[in-house]
Amino acid sequence: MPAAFEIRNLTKHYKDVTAVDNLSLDIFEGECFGLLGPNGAGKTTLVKMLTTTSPLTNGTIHVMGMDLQKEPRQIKAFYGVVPQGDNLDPELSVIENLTTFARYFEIPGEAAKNRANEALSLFKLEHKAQGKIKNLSGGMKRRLLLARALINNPLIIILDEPTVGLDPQSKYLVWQKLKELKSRGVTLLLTTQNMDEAAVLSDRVAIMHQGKILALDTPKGLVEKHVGNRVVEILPEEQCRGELLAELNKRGYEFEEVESIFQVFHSETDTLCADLGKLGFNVWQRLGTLEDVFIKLTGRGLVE
Ligand SMILES: Nc1ncnc2c1ncn2[C@@H]1O[C@H](COP(=O)(O)OP(=O)(O)OP(=O)(O)O)[C@@H](O)[C@H]1O
Repeated sequence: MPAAFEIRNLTKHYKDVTAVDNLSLDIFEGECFGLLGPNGAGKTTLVKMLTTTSPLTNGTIHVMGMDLQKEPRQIKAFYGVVPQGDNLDPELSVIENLTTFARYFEIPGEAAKNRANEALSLFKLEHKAQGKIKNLSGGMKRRLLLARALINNPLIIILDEPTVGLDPQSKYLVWQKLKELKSRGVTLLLTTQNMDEAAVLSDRVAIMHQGKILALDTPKGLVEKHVGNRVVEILPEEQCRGELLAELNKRGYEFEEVESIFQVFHSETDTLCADLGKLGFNVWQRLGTLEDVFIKLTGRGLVE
């Protein structure tokens, strides 16, 4: 599959901070690629370099085969960008925010109006077209940023935390629209802290930490590899903790204790549950999740 992004040995230093550290990555055309990482992992910095708003310290980025440092203007025409913050123009109405944006892409007036109306209706904002930005709720502003990103019919959409702060209804609307765009062949790159979002939308996910990619695979592949499809959990009585530890160590399973609950990864789950149940332990099993993988790889401590 051809690469939408070819990132090689990419590094970004801010004075003494290395935000992105010699990172190489291919993102394929037509896929939805999810970038996960704790605060400060370097996700926004990576997105800023990809969107040409922050210069690279080292390395190269090719987008649809073009060198980003040589042809930034052409590359920007491929993009729809949904930034983390709200950079809407408060002086303009909702629809004017879109039609003015269309001018950067030299889309003629009538076509711009049509596209703006289409994008507004896609994100259920048509009734606000003439309204002021200051009268929009936070969720509406985010939806407007998404609508604005579609104005140039982009081949690639880059979204930095697209659904943060949205209520569940708006979040599902956004997910549904992103899936529709993907089915039309648009390449999506999203950063998120929302594990469900990453699992639901992404074909592949990279887990980023301290400027590097720690793991990269399909959501299912990451779960299978790092924690197993099912995780066994045990909540032992305090006096039985030692017995449980001995039992788990004897079986050689990988486990972690989280607030008195033992989580066991990559085990023969049915056998383990039955055996521990017979010994009188309070034991159950659940599906392994991307969140388990994330915590396992990036740790429980606050990183910042
Ligand atoms: N303009 C800047 N000047 C100096 N340091 C910066 C700047 N922007 C980011 N950093 C630092 O670079 C590192 C990566 O930050 P970045 O914002 O890229 O992480 P992130 O993964 O997007 O985090 P978050 O999820 O909190 O947005 C952090 O240590 C951050 O403090």
